Amino acid sequence: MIEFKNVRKVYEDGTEAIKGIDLKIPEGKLVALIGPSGCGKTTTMKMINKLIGLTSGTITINGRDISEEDEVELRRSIGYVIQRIGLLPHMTIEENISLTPRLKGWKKEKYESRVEELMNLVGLEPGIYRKKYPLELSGGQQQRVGVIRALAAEPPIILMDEPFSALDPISREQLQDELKHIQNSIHKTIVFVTHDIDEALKIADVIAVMRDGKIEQISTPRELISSPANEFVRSFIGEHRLNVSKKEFLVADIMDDASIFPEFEAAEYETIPHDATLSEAAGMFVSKQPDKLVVMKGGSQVGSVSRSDILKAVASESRREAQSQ
Ligand SMILES: Nc1ncnc2c1ncn2[C@@H]1O[C@H](COP(=O)(O)OP(=O)(O)OP(=O)(O)O)[C@@H](O)[C@H]1O
Repeated sequence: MIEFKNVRKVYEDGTEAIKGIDLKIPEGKLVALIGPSGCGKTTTMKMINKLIGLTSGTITINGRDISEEDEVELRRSIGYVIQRIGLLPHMTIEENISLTPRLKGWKKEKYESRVEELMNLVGLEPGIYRKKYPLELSGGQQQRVGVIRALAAEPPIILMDEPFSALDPISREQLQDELKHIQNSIHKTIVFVTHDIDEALKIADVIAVMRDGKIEQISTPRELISSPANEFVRSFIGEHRLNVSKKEFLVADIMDDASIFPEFEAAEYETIPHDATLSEAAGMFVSKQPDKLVVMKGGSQVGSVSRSDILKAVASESRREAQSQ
């Protein structure tokens, strides 16, 4: 567990970037730090691996104060992925991925098999890509290498700073899915900075919403949607809604008269009973985590909708209900 206690950061020019935050990041969870530009997400994250020092307060990892840890050792024990991942251009993909394991003195056999395992995990065929150089890969492929490079030495903690934001929407969605898949199988503690509420809702176990150097709310995606702590959080979620009228229509359909074809009973689809209430529907989406819902009406498919869109539509429906009461 990573724990912040009353942490403040004042930069040398006097900017008070972090204004006394308390934050507990449980082991094995993916926690998203989200908020508008300049609210302090990156500063918060970089204090964990001491890329940025704190002005006051403490950060502990499993009870040990990081101020007493050696910086180099600390950074080797924490994976780090950034936007436009800094792969070393003169090293092959294999050399890039195995960098930290080699620095840690792993035997060749061990790191080679680790590289192969990780490349397979994100769909990069080792036989084709291991000897290539970063510039011979697409942006999405390079970012995959960045993610698995951070995983290579099996760090218990991984920090990710907007790792997918430079990618096209398709690669981005794929990598979000892959990260979720990886996280479901290896349960690392991941701190993920994003300003994209859709991304946070899709991948995070816990979301911390930040504003102006403070944390406004820490909760599960479901709680965030159903019980925003204040107007700021509510509008932050709301501002990022897409195409809500269509989704509201689809949700209304689900509540009204929806059935799912039996052949869609594969894991990625989920059925919602006709008589489910809005909050039950939201609960099912969060607990079962289907990637997609197929909405049926009168025996034909009227659409399909992603988990985060459903959650947002449910939230806006709940708000409308609350306003009309
Ligand atoms: N090296 C620095 N010196 C002075 N001020 C800084 C420095 N780095 C960041 N800041 C300021 O600290 C505040 C928080 O910055 P930070 O980069 O943590 O925000 P962020 O939420 O990650 O923003 P973004 O989403 O735009 O990346 C901002 O007001 C920023 O201008």
